[in-house]
Amino acid sequence: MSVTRIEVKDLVIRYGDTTAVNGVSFTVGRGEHVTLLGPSGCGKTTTLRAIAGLEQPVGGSISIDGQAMYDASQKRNIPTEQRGVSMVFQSYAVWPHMTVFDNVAYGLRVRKQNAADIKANVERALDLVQMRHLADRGASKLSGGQQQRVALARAIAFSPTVVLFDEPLSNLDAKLRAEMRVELRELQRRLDITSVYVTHDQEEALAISDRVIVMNVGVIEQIGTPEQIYNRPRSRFVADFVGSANIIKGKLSGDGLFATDGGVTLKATSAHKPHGKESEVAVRTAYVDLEPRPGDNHVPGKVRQRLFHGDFVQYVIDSALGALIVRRPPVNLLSEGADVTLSFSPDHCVLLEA
Ligand SMILES: Nc1ncnc2c1ncn2[C@@H]1O[C@H](COP(=O)(O)OP(=O)(O)OP(=O)(O)O)[C@@H](O)[C@H]1O
Repeated sequence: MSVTRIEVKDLVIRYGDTTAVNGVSFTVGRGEHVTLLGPSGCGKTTTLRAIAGLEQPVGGSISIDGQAMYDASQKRNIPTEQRGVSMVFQSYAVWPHMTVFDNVAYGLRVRKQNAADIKANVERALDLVQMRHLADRGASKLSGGQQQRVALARAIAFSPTVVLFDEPLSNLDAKLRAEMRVELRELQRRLDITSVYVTHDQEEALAISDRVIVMNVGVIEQIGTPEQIYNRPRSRFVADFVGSANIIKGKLSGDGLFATDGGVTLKATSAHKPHGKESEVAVRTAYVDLEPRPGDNHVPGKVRQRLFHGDFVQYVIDSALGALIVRRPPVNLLSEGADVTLSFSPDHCVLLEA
């Protein structure tokens, strides 16, 4: 287990009558990349800003490397500039009238580093984001992706222990976002930084994180690796918000057995210890086959609709489980009206917490 770098405990933040963050606790290990994921207004940005010291919580504590940065019980609140954290925002906030070099050097000059150190640190940071060849260019003459790289270089130039990212890719077009995700992931591996990243984009969260924290209305719904969150959603909220899933209603009818309202008994699994009140299972649209596989749950069905998306084909299948959405690779296309067998592993039929 890695050494804990950030520990957030029972954090509570209010704006007037609104409780934006309501008892949030998690840890981030040294060198780990954790993403706070959730819909607009769930409290993820507020949590991130509190780690940076930009929000004033009313309860709980935040520590970095074992040092209390905020502690409600001790009335302790260390100012942002003494926390060793750096932030990358959604709006790249590069200064257009300055060169790339000066943008990256800015924070180092504020920290009163000498000229030789500034030069070395700026060049190292620009090398990391592959922008050194553009050091003398005015920042206004850069593309969106390049500006975002400068913002990133600026954030890492003073070797912070923690980098906080607030939706840093959301102003980029879809293709560039996908490229920047790959770059960010690589950069995380190359640098010994710990990062906390905020996004409402579930694909992005899954792609770039060691662990994902799914938030909803000020509380944490689930913490896990991207695979755990995708394969074993605990709640309907997580199953719906991350990836795409069919939700099937019914009730537990025995150990690992789920009797659906449509009269089919399915073998199921769970991320939690079932307590008997579970009334829904989630089945990912990507995990359903349309021909029988040994050991699977099997239910006869008929293709109602086929939508060709290019990278995948989406079918709507009428069955005793209701109308199920199924996504298959775009080969061996089935016609509307075809008889099929819905087939999914008990491992991919996940009981949701009541
Ligand atoms: N400065 C503020 N004054 C009053 N209420 C605020 C303020 N900032 C945030 N809130 C409220 O706190 C809650 C959480 O906001 P927060 O910005 O943390 O959510 P978020 O999950 O990051 O959403 P988004 O993705 O839209 O930024 C919301 O209900 C929001 O309206």
